[in-house]
Amino acid sequence: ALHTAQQEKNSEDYQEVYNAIATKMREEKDFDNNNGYGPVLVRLSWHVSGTWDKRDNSGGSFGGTYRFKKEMNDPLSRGLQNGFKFLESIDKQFPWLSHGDLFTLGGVTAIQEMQGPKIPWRSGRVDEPESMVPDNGRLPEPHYGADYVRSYYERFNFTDQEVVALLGAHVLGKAHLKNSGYDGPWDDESNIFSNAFYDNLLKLKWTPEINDAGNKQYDNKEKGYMMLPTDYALFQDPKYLKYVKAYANDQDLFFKDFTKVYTKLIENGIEFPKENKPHLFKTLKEQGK
Ligand code: HEM
Ligand SMILES: CC(=O)Cn1cnc2ccccc21
Ligand SMILES: CC(=O)Cn1cnc2ccccc21
Repeated sequence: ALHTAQQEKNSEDYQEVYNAIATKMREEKDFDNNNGYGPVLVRLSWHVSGTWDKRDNSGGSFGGTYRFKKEMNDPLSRGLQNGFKFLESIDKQFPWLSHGDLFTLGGVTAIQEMQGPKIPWRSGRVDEPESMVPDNGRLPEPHYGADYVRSYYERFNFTDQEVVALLGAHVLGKAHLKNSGYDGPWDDESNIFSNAFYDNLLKLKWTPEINDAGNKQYDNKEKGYMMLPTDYALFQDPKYLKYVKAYANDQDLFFKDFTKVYTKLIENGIEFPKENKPHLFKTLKEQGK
């Protein structure tokens, strides 16, 4: 199915939505041990896009189908309901906004408000009916290594460099044992978007341990950080490791490359008419708020 974006509002209208999301993030910054809603909003924007299949252009962010229970209850998305509930009041305040635009704008706002790069965001996704909900099983599992990660992202035509840049988002938030069977003690820096994920991976000592759910994860005792097997794969695989080193040493390069691949991710499968220009949002701080 072809998905053509319908441009209907202008940038000021979307900046208003951005501000409502950003303000609510500030008001509810004590969520999840003071991590706030930023990390789970970013993860939600990735999960609604990660169902895309290039072979038949099914799934992806366009139809906003995460709002239906079959997709929302995907066992690999446990915990994201918190992000959905957070966005419900925004959905009511701006009924003209499609769910696909809401879920992706939530992630863009969160990245920018957590001091991340500016993400040029295009609007015009159109809600699709429940019959269009993709099957569960399209999201990645955390238990495996580099070969699994590489073959998983082949479905998006992402290169090794794009995969490493995208996974830098795991600088945000934490793993919660009851959600995923992995547990990552949070640190106070986990709601600031930076290249620290690569630094941690390269510079800290990682010890494989079996956690309380019986899963192997990599733990650092000194800082109390953790890495999933799929995170650690970026360190183990020499082709990935080259990009891990580049991003650990150059935050600007990371920001540039993350912006490109994250935009690709949330726009996969969508035709944007050339007059449908990206919106560039100001942070609350830049607006003096
Ligand atoms: C190999 C691919 C990936 C795997 C296997 C994976 C797996 C996971 C797992 C198991 C968690 C912990 C969930 C919980 O216990 O609450 C998590 C959290 C998270 N993921 Fe990923 N992920 C992947 C890629 C991505 C991508 C591409 C992004 C964004 C661009 C992303 C953003 C996040 C964020 C922000 C969190 C923290 C959420 C929170 O604090 O509630 N992940 N991921
Ligand atoms: C501090 C740190 O490395 C956090 N971290 C490392 N891997 C992660 C996967 C999901 C969420 C957070 C994650
Ligand atoms: C060819 C290429 O991917 C250019 N490039 C884009 N981002 C990069 C990060 C580390 C090393 C090379 C990088």
